[in-house]
Amino acid sequence: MFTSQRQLRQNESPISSTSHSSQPSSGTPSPLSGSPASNHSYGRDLRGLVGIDIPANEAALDRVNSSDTLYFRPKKIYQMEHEHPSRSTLVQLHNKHRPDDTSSSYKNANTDGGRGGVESGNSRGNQPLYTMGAEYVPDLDFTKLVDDWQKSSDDFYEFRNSATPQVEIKNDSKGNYELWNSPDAILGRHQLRRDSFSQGNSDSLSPEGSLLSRDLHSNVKPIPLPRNSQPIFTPLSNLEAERRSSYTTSSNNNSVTQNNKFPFAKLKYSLPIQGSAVPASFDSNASSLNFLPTTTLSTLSELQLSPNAMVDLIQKLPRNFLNLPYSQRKKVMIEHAPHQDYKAMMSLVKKFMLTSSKSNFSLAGFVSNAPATEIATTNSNNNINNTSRNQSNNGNDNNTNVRPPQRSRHGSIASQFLSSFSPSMTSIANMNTNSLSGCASGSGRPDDKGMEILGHRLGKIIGFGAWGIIRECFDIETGAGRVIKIVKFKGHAKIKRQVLREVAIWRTLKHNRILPLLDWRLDENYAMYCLTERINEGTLYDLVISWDEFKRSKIPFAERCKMTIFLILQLLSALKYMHSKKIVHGDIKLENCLLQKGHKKSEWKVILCDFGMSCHFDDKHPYRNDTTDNRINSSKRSRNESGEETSLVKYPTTNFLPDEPRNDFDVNEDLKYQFKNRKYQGFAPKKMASSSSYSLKPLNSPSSSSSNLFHKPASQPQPQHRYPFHGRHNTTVFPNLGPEPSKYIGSLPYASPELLKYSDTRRSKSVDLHIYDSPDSSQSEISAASSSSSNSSSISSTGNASINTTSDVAINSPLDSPTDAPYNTSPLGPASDIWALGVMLYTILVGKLPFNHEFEPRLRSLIKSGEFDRISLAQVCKYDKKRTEESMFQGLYDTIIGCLTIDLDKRWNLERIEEVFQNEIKLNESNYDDNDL
Ligand SMILES: Nc1ncnc2c1ncn2[C@@H]1O[C@H](COP(=O)(O)OP(=O)(O)OP(=O)(O)O)[C@@H](O)[C@H]1O
Repeated sequence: MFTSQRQLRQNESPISSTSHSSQPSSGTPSPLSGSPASNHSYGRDLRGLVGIDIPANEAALDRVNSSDTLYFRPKKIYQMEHEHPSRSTLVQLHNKHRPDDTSSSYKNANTDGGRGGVESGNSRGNQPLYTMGAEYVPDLDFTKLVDDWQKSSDDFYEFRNSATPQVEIKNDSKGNYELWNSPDAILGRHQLRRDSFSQGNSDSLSPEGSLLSRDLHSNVKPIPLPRNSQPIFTPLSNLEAERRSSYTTSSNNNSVTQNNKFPFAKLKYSLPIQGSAVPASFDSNASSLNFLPTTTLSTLSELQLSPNAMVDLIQKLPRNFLNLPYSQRKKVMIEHAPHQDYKAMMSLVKKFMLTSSKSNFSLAGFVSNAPATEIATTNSNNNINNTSRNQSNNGNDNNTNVRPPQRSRHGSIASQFLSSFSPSMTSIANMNTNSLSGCASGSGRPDDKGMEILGHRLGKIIGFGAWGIIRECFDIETGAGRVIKIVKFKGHAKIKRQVLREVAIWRTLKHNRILPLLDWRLDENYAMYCLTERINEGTLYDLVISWDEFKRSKIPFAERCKMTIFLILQLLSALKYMHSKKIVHGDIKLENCLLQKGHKKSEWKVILCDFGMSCHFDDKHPYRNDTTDNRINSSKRSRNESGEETSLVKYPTTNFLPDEPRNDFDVNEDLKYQFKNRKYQGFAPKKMASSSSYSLKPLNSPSSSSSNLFHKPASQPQPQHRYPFHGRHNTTVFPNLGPEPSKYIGSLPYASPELLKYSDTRRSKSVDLHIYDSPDSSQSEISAASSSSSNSSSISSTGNASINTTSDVAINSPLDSPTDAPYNTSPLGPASDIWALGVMLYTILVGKLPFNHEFEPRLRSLIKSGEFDRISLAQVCKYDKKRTEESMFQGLYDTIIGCLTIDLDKRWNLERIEEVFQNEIKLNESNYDDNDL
């Protein structure tokens, strides 16, 4: 249903986009700009468009009469098309307007020359529609229709906001939050007027009687565009989808997270949900990217509203608030919160009220403290009770009236609101003002705000990942701000195993461009807590969004290229280090590269995080994907064969000693030097090395270059580190984690062809054997990705345009790429990281993913074919043969092509990339003044 509506939005967006000039361009054609389909498409069976097979034997008329909500073809139009003798001539038979058609709105429409791009009418609107040169619907006055629509847009805007919100989209122009309505809400509230077509008592199809009435069209909003016309966020792979849903179900005692996260996970193509972080500052770059508050907490954060203030507000609201018409609710809200964004506030209040009914709080708390059973049985005619039932129905919750008795003690909606956050919201709220003064009550969950873990007091949630939540925290002794990643696995062995794997690897990584694992604690039956440093300025994803797509690039191409090289060189250093330790990251993507900004760009630092997909490989078995490593499993051994510390007791390394300047490897100085001081040298690429030959020496090994990345802001107390940091969790036992052979794909758009091919092989084997891989089976991957893929296309109507589809890749032949040789062992290795790096580089430069398609099997095929839009990339890199070579970033361009090479033997390796980048710096040195970096 959702997919269908999205498709409809696409089809109908012409009208919307022309009428809302303030809306960002959706890339859809204007309604009348030579698009016969702008009328005709309304009469099409949309099932075909949305990928639903239409049975060949289904009679057209049957489909017309079908109650399938996907099908909007009006019977009358259908009859006209088929019965009208001259339909095919496209000649308008009559263009009469009844007197009552000449409404005021009609006049308005024509006095401004057919605003919104409608050019079909003279001053009376009598200009024949055939001037459009298009197929038309007889008697349809399109001008009037559009004008009516425009006139009603205010109503619509109100209506949209009054219906049940499904997705919240930040309005780019206003910076406010708008609400997408659920299709059901739209259809329910504004009934499609099919009846008017069957009445047969009108010769003309007036706009009100037409299927093209404003009720249908005005209820669709132009395709939402956050900033880019193409989403660059990462859709979920099967594993991520599984992790998300598993996490959701396992964290059922975190109502805030649970109730909000799962629905969004389902809409993953439409929302940038991966690792979305609540920005530290509201005016930061990052904040503009978080246009979707995925939780009530984040909405509160966006509104800069404390939970207590929200409670106050709820207490002031009339008890029948939800039952009031939208305009009254708006009025009440503005009255009580004049300085707040009333839409966001209303959404928040409504969200809570609906959620509370789902979570057995019940709105009955408005009127009575009596037990719910009592209310349900004795007060059936009570309005409020009806409200409760309605809310219950809205939430598909049949158990609303079976509240646990203890909940009845929460007599007010306000107290319910508090309860929905944590048992001790007051102290938590106070904690926001004084991070060290907060103190949770003893009844809280161990991961609640205000609780103490690993010597730190938990603060607010600042980010979400597929696995868990990221909370800020404060060192109880020093006040130093840090972050704890909490992965709850309660009852889910798979998730527990996965997070153990993550920690087993993460703890061994000590590099100044890798997020350090300072400490961790395993709560055997509940969660893993990972203490790490806080990086404040979002991720590379945020940065790329702020730069925008290359066609509207907010920074000059040259600077974009230069910054890309500067930032990615840092990532290269981290990756080289990991690969030298025979560890593949497995989930390289923009969202996993944290950004620490300095005063100058030359101080920016990229920190690699998220090792949930990381695994070991070695040269003998380069594609071995497991962490079955006895060295890890034995916490008693302090060193492995290569002398590296693996013991928990020995951890942490001194690599992150913040107070020893001599240990600080300053990558900025390093790069500055490279940019400024090196003389031009002709670049002669070294012989291409095979990607499998990884005998790398760590660039910044801990012994040679410790780091001071995490200087605290002056306002924060400087931490006084204790070493070992805590040292109390050396008893953690990492079991034999074993390989997880079907779970190699971190993020699909970043997945390399060899990984996809391997997954195809496994899929076909599974099918052959009639064995599916369980929840992460490719089937679920497909359905999960496909179900939301239409959202991707809705966001990006130009998605396909970015793909050089010279070869139309067959979507039904998974092994149709040049890499068709079957894989029997996982190909996950350094080369896959490098492919992902290529995807990342491309996305940073162009502002769009190189491989992107709404239909997941096709996306897979595109990746496997290696086809992507090189022209856009060339434009950014100034790869223009007419220009002088010195002014281009041809090396950067070549690097991306080299990374995105299907042939593993030809794909570039990290050393070569680094070499070329260094050379690019030299080549382009003369183009910049000293302030560029
Ligand atoms: N140390 C940190 N400082 C600030 N923000 C952080 C930090 N670590 C993580 N975040 C934020 O939280 C998000 C999720 O973190 P992380 O990627 O570690 O979780 P995850 O569950 O493994 O996510 P996923 O697997 O979806 O990428 C990050 O994208 C980032 O926005």
